[in-house]
Amino acid sequence: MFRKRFRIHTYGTDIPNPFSSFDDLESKYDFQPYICKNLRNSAYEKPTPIQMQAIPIMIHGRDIMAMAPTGSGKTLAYILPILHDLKGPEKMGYRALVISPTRELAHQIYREFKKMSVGKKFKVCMLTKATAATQAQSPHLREKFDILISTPLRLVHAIQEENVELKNVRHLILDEADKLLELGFLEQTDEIFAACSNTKIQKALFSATLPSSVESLASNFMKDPIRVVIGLKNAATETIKQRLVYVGQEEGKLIAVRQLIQEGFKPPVLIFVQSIERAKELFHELIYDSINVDVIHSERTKAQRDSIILNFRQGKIWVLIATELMARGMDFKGVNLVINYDFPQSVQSYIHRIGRTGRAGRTGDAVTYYTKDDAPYLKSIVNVMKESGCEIPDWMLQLKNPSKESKQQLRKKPIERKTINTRSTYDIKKMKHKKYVFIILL
Ligand SMILES: Nc1ncnc2c1ncn2[C@@H]1O[C@H](COP(=O)(O)OP(=O)(O)OP(=O)(O)O)[C@@H](O)[C@H]1O
Repeated sequence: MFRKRFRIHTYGTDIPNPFSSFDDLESKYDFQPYICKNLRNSAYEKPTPIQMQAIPIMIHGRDIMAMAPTGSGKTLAYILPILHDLKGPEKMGYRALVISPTRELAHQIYREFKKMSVGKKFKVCMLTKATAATQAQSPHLREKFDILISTPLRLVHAIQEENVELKNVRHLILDEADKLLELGFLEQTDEIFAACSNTKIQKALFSATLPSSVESLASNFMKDPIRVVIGLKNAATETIKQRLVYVGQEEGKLIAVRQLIQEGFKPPVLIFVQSIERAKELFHELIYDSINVDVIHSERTKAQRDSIILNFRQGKIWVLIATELMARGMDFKGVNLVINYDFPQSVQSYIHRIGRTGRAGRTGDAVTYYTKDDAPYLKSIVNVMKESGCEIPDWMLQLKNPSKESKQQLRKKPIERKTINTRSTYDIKKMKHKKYVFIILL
C-alpha cells in the first residue's frame, strides 16, 4: 500500500521495505547524528520516493538499478547510504566510487558529498588533471582518501598510469548509468569495473532513463539486483508543462525565440541545440538582443565553463545556450523554461533536457521547436507527453511512430540544418569591407 501511494515499483527478491521519514534513519537504521543534522540543515523535510526505497536497499548491501524522474533526489539516494556504511575516514584508500558522464555533474556530486559529510572528516576527491598529478607525485596521499568522483576517461587514464588504487572500493555508483553504458563510454566503464577488484563490491545504477537494452546489459555484471522504478518507466517529470511548436523552416526558430523574449520571459532559460557549431551561431545572434546570454559547450575552457555555471546559478546569465553537455544531471534549481531549439535526437535526450526545469517538485515549462524535417520523429515525443498527462491534439496522437531503424539513425547522426544566421550575406560583406578599410586606415 505504501509503495502504491508513492508509485514505487520494485522487481527482484527479498526487497527491503521502504522508509517514510528521515527520523527513521536515526531510529531504525542507526544513522550517525551528523548525517541527520546535515539533512535538517539542508531543509529536506521528507524523503522523496526514490530515497524511501533505494536507501534501505543500499543499506542491505544489495545491487540496485534505480530509475526515477529527473530532479527527484537520486543523488542523495546513494550519498546517504554510502556515508552511513563508510562510518568515518579510515585512511585505507578509496572505498566508494561515483562515475558521472560529465565533469560538471561530477563537480555537483562532489559538492553534495561535501555538504552531507560536514562534521566527519571524510576525504572526498574529485579526480581532475591536478588531483591526479598530486596523487601521482605522492602515492602515500592516495591512502588518505575515502570517496572518489570522476568522469570515465579521467579515471581510466589514472588507472593506466597507476595513479589510483581501486581494490578497496565497495560502493560503485554509475550516475546517469544508461549514458555510461552507451557505446563510446562502455569500454571505459568496463575498464573501471575491472580495476574495482573487491569481490564484495556493491554496484548501483541510477538514471531517469534506463532502456530495457541497458537493463539486460547491466544484469550481466550485477549480482541479484533489485530494480526500482518510480512512476512510469522512461517518463518525463509531471510538473513540467510541455509544448511542441511548429516553426516551418529553420529560420522560424529564431523568430520564435525572439518573439518569446519580446513578449517578456522569466529567466533563467536554457536553450538546447544539437552541436557546438550551432551553439556558437545562436550565441552570435542573441548577443545583440539586449539579454544576458552566454553559451556553454566542450570547446570552452574549463575555467570558462565553471564561471558560466556559477553565473547561471547566481542569475547573472539569463539565457544559457547549451549542447548535450548540460542535458544530464545538472541541478539548476530555478530554471523556468527549457527550449529545445533543435529537436532532440532521442527520447532519452528529450527527457533529460527538459528535466533541467521542474526539479524537486517545482513547476517548469518546456518548448520544443520542430520543422518539416523533424516531423517524422514527432510521435516519439508526443508519446512521452501523453504519458506525462499533457493535453495533446488528436492529429498528433494519430501520427505514426518512427521505425526502430530511423530512430537509431537519428541517434547516430543529427539532422543537417541550415546555419543560424539572420544577417544577410550583403550585410556580412559590408562589415568585412568596413573592417579592411579600418585596418588600412590604422
Ligand atoms: N528529500 C528531499 N527534499 C527536497 N529536496 C530534495 C530532497 N532530496 C534532494 N532534493 C533536491 O532536489 C534537487 C534534485 O536532486 P538531484 O539532482 O539529486 O536529482 P536527480 O534525481 O539526480 O535528477 P537528474 O535525473 O536530473 O540527475 C536538488 O536540488 C536536491 O537538493
